[in-house]
Amino acid sequence: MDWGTPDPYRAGWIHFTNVAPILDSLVLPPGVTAITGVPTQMNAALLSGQVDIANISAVEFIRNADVLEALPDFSVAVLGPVYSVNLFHTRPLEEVRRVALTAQSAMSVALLEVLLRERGLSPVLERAEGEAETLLAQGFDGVLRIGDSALREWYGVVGPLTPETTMTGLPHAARGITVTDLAEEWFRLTGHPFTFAVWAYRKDNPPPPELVQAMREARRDGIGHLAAVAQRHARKLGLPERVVQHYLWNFRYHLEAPDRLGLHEFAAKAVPGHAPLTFGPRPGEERTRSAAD
Ligand SMILES: C=C(O[C@@H]1C=C(C(=O)O)C=C[C@H]1O)C(=O)O
Repeated sequence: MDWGTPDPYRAGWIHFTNVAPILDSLVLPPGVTAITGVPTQMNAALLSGQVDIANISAVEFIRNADVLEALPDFSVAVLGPVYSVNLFHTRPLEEVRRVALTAQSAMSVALLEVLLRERGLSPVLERAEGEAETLLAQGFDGVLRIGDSALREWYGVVGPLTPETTMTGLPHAARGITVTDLAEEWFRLTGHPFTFAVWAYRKDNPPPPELVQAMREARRDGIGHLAAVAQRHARKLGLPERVVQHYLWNFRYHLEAPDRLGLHEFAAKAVPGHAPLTFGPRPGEERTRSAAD
């Protein structure tokens, strides 16, 4: 055994475009490694111990609040529409009977269940992957999609954006397809932001302060250069820069008081009886553990 080399601290990143302002310019400190994957993969990786920290679906943090803690100042949250957590449907919501769910997402499924329950609706929910329009043509009358592909498919339905239109002025229905934005529905229901992801770790294994510091610096850099981040990702996504820029500046990345309020409200509705949610020390109050411990 080599006593001189400590085990690396392993990060698992959900690297959707919405976390680009935090992750794109992140320089991992020595002794930290990272893998990437979709939300359900990273949720599982954290819970199984394959990684030590991950930006996981907030609902998994809530469900496992007895063993997990979250960074106090990092979130993927929005107040109002998010544009990338979408239910595509061909009938009014009240008449939707069969919904295709993506296996990539834990959060959006839990949110959809809360929103349907609040409206007294109970369509059949089934796992099925593929493009929303293809699934709608195959007999589903609702399709839930998240992340970059959901953003692209949303724009495919409501776009194109002309110089005169703004993101907020865009229609939510076209060609017989309605796009219900789940975060906007949550806002209508509660008046609060919706927190999709937090950066969680096991309580007995907090991240080295150097990693958290590097994440804060990366976020400051990303938000400070949002136009450049948007430009890069617009090319990758095949979407107009204005759309991606609006998509990104709409996020709330600091888990502020309103985002926590939304998180607690969702926790009460989706996981009644959950353990208290705990958060790590605030900036400047870090424990004195170093990457080399
Ligand atoms: C808003 C989004 O947030 C993501 C959605 C998640 C989920 O659905 O489980 C998990 C992490 C978030 O970063 C999105 O990807 O569209």
